[in-house]
Amino acid sequence: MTLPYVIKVGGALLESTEATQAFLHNLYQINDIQSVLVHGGGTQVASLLNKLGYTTIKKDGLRVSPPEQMPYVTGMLAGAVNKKLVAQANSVGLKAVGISALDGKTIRAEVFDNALGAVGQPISADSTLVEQLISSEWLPIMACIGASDEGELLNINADHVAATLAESLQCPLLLLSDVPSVLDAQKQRITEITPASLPTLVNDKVITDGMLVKVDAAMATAQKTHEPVIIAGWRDSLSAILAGDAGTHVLPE
Ligand SMILES: Nc1ncnc2c1ncn2[C@@H]1O[C@H](COP(=O)(O)OP(=O)(O)O)[C@@H](O)[C@H]1O
Ligand SMILES: CC(=O)N[C@@H](CCC(=O)OP(=O)(O)O)C(=O)O
Repeated sequence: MTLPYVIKVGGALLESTEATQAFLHNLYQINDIQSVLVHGGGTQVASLLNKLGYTTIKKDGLRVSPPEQMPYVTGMLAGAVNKKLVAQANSVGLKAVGISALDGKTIRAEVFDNALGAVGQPISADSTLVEQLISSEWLPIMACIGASDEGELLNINADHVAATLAESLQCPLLLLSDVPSVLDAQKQRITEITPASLPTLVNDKVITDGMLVKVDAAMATAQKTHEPVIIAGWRDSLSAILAGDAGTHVLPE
């Protein structure tokens, strides 16, 4: 099997049917790479929780997830968002199968920090199910709902799921967001981040919130896979991103 790409898209993409359709069509056109699509849905979760009268907050980029909210979080991420993405992928000609991080025991997770409630932290990944789907020419589309060994549902940040899966597959990772790249203090594209350049960007608070979660996950994965991890925008074409003409490369050394 050729190495797949793990591609992660954030919830902001899924707010627009047209943008999602364009991205999936682009993925269909790049038919010389196999991929696993991991998705978030933070925007959609926040909107549902707000409608239900909950106040929802993020701490260091992670959503505080009281256990009583998990049926709604799970329903949105592994239900509505995942199935809509599978339906749209199928409609552009892809052959998609919707799964979650917990299916096939793909991601093993534990509670991240009791103060965050049912937020999960991946411990390890077993990519057997994903590899079987890919070798049968299915496109796995994975929601970021995991579970603890005790069977408690956990809300895992989708960047963490994608990173852990790429480490298990030892394959390239693309984290696609609503911004075109990691931006510097002047809002210009940073083309490369290295272990040497990262601490200043963090200490100077140039990289914050969800981007900090993403860059930290990218750096850890780059070091474990010995491959650059690409952080880019879903508005750019995948071929431009893969050619290095867009996005930020997070380098292991
Ligand atoms: N240096 C930075 N460059 C780009 N985006 C940044 C930076 N620092 C913080 N951000 C914020 O991080 C966001 C991307 O993270 P996040 O919202 O979690 O994305 P996603 O939902 O795609 O995972 C951007 O929309 C931006 O508001
Ligand atoms: C623990 C945690 O923060 N979970 C995320 C899961 C969804 C996600 O990661 O969505 P994006 O990729 O769209 O940001 C959340 O509830 O927002």
